[in-house]
Amino acid sequence: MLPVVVVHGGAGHVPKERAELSIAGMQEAARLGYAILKSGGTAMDAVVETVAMLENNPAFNAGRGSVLNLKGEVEMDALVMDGRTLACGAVSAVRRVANPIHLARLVMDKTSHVCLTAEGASQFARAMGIPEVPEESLITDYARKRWKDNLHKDANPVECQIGKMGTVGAVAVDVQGNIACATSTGGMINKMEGRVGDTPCIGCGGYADNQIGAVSPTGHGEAIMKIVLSRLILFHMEQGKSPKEASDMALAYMKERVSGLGGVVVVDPKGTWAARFSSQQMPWAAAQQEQLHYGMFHGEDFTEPV
Ligand SMILES: NC(=O)C[C@H](N)C(=O)O
Repeated sequence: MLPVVVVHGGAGHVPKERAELSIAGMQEAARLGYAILKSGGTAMDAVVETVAMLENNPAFNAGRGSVLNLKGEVEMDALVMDGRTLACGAVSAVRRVANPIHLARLVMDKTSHVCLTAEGASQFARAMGIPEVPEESLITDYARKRWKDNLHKDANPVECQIGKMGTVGAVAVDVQGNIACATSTGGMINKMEGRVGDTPCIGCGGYADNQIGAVSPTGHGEAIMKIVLSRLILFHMEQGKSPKEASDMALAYMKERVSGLGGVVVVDPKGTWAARFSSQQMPWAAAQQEQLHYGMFHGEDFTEPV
């Protein structure tokens, strides 16, 4: 059953004209993660590089393609976690970097901290030699249009976002049995400047523990934070539930308790995986035993050779 990698491209509703791009992006990312794992790479390398590929893909709300804050600017959040040591790294409200996930990994590897935010994160990026990119290079026409559409006084940006979320994430188990997760996002449309979502918060926007499994979520960040979604799923798995059962229980709880919609990708140490969501759609893909699985609507699990 090992190795395995599972990726998601955000819970929500994918507009028809973007569906093919989203699925193609998922397949490409899962193939990259699987190739890294098959050549002996670590779960951490696999999740970070798949997420970086998705950050570079303008079809998703992460890196290039991020949604804009109220002022029309890009502020991004990202997190990585290593299930072997529970080492983790995150950045929040970071600006002008192409790959926040690389910066999150550097926070884990090169500092004694777990999360760096805003200007401090940018200073750290400069110190690590990560080039600053022009903000414009991260902004797509689509993101700008959605920002403008949601500036009207009767707009409902949360509703619009539940429409089309697009955060990206990955979980993986490598041939050594090590587990990792990574999540990256531009956040919620027209969020207040400085808003920090679930993504960089350990236990909310991701968690990985070799003894239990790993989760990368997507959805309404404020709801995810209220119920600490990722760790809640792993708690259910510690109590003997499968990744699928644990995900469904936690997503149902989030819907009932705080009216939050979302989705997750999950693995356990044996390589059992799940891609589950309470939103209308969530593009996802998984690669295991030379098979690529993928889907976007409830009940879908298409397969083809990797
Ligand atoms: N698209 C998302 O999944 C949004 C992300 N969870 C956030 O609230 O920042």
